[in-house]
Amino acid sequence: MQSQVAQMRGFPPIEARGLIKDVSLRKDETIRILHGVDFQADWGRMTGIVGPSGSGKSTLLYSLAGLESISGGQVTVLGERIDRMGRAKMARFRRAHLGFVFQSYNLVPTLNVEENIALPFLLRGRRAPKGEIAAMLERFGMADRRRSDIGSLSGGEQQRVALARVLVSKPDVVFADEPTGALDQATGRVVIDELHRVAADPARAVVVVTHSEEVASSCDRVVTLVDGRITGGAR
Ligand SMILES: Nc1ncnc2c1ncn2[C@@H]1O[C@H](COP(=O)(O)OP(=O)(O)OP(=O)(O)O)[C@@H](O)[C@H]1O
Repeated sequence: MQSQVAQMRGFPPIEARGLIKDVSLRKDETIRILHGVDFQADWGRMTGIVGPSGSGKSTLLYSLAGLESISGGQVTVLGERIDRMGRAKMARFRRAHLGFVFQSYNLVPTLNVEENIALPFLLRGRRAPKGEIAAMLERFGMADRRRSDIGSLSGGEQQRVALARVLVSKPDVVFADEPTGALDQATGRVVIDELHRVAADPARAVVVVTHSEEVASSCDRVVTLVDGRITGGAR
């Protein structure tokens, strides 16, 4: 396992140095969203990224996950410089090692709940772990929805299906952007508990962007981003 190899070598799961992200608004107008951010996640821990709206939290998360190109600095994930990776290698690396829980659920509307969760396995020609999928749906309070069409689910239910799909694949690193945003408090707690189960594994790591005080206070460490700069953290 790449994560175990990286851990043995003493690499953190994620490390960003001097991360800069610029975006072009018009022809000759560029704005800087991330101003040389240094960030590190740790093995077996859940790291929170908090800060005001528009401070660059999602941009940082996407950059750490290799979903956004960066304008300067470096990002190392599981010991690999992802900012230097070509597109195809990055896509393979993501599929093999990284999981994303984002607001856009990316569920397939023509498949039911169970089929959506099984899809990543089927795409890799592997058998889906039916027992694990059933157990996770049970914990998420969705056992009775397993054959439901995606379109018949509420936003919060779809979010749980998307999370279940990520978690059953057991990625080494899980990135979550507002994972409780569409959920009531009780369901949000279940989701956060699941992310903590991932982070409890010393060979895995979780990074979560959140506006929720409750989620932030449950993290092992929290960094604060203001205007594209880390202003606090190291808890
Ligand atoms: N592609 C882009 N083009 C122009 N501006 C962008 C782009 N991506 C992000 N921004 C701007 O960069 C800033 C940071 O955005 P980002 O979504 O990372 O913030 P955030 O802290 O996650 O905000 P929120 O908490 O509201 O989700 C915002 O002002 C946003 O409008």
